[in-house]
Order: sequence, then structure tokens, then C-alpha cells
Amino acid sequence: MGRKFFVGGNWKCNGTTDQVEKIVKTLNEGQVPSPDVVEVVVSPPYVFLPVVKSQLRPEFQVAAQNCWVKKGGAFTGEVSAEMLVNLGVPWVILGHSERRALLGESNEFVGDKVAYALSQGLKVIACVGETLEQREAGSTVVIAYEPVWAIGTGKVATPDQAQEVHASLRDWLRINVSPEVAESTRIIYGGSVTGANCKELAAKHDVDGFLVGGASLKPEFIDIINSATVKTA
Ligand SMILES: O=C(CO)COP(=O)(O)O
Repeated sequence: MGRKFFVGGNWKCNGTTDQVEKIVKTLNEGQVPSPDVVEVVVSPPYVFLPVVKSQLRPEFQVAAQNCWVKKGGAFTGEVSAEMLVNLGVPWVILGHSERRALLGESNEFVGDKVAYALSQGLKVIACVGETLEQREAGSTVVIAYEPVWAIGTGKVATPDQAQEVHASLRDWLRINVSPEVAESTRIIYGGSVTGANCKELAAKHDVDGFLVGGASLKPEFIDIINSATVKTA
């Protein structure tokens, strides 16, 4: 079995209760391939996680956009990995470039977060820019390659550019971790993915899915989920 196609929707800091209701309705009514073909994970802001989780079709999962680096306690404003587990939130996005750039999260800090979240049983979408900082064998990690210049700019990487970086990330895993981990880890692309450009990207051998920002708030997210069929065609 190959790697299952993965489509993540990162809503970032967007949404009102009305908008969230609309997006969930669109997701619930969308015609998409079976969960055997594509794994869909949407990531609303923390405050909307419980309502989205309870209303979303059961084959779609939710992710938090961040969590605290260690066990909870006196850390005002933070949300711990334990809380996410307690709420039944299975996934967390860590190390997004917006957090690195705007909040100063370092490679080391992100690496510590990844290790702690995995130790608590969360599945991690670890975001990298041009280099790979952190990996953990034996747990579920999806690596999101998100070139900073492509995020929110409308300037998508070409399929060849994405393939080249994904292949080199996989080589890095092969050499530094193991051939098995390299073969089984999903490496997904993020940065100006749309309904119009997703199929060409999905056709590339080492592109195992997407982490979608702006378009994950729109009905075209359903088209992006459907690009999974490119792999089975
Ligand atoms: O940062 C992203 C997903 O995490 C990508 O954002 P856009 O799809 O809006 O470019």
C-alpha cells in the first residue's frame, strides 16, 4: 500500500460562528472520495474546535493549529497537548511559518513541541520551510513543505519545484531515519493551493497531499480533496 493522500485545511485566524457553520455545511455536503483514498483534516481556531468536531461528517478529522511545548500549568493563554487529547482532537499543526516569523518560534522550540505532542499521542503536521528540523520515528507525522514565498501570495510552486523539494526531504528521511520511514511518511505541499492548480501538483510522485490555507475556507476545498483521485487513476 502506498501513502494515503492527505488534505489539510488550515483556517488560520479566520471565522465567525456563522462562517464556521457555512464551511462545515459545505464540507458535509461535498462529494469526496472514500476515506480509504484520502484523509481530510481541518484546522479551525481553538475556540471552534469542539463545535466543528461535533458537527463535521465523521470521516473528516480536526487539528489544532498549535499547542504548548510541555505539560500544562501556569502558562497564560496557552493550550496544552493534554487538553487536545482530552477533547478528542487527534491532530495538531506545529511550526507553521507564520508562528515562526510572527511569534519567533525557533527550530528547537518547534522540535520540542513536536516531541512533546507525539509523546502525548497526538498526530503531528510538522511544517518546514526549506529545511527539515525534526522527525520522530514510530509516530504519525505528516511533513508539510510550505515555501514562505508561496503562502498567501497566489504564487504557487510549480509541480516540478514541489517534487524536487519533496524528493529531497524523502531522501533526508531515508538517510537519517530509515528507508521504511521515508517510504511511509506523507510529505504534503502548502502555499497558494487552489482548486485550479491542485491536480497537477497531486500528480507528482512525492506530493502526498496538501495543507491549504485560503482555499480551505471556500467550496473549492472539495475540489482539492478530490484531487486525491489523481493518485488512483
Ligand atoms: O499556510 C498555508 C497553509 O498552512 C498556505 O496558505 P495559502 O493556501 O493561503 O497560501
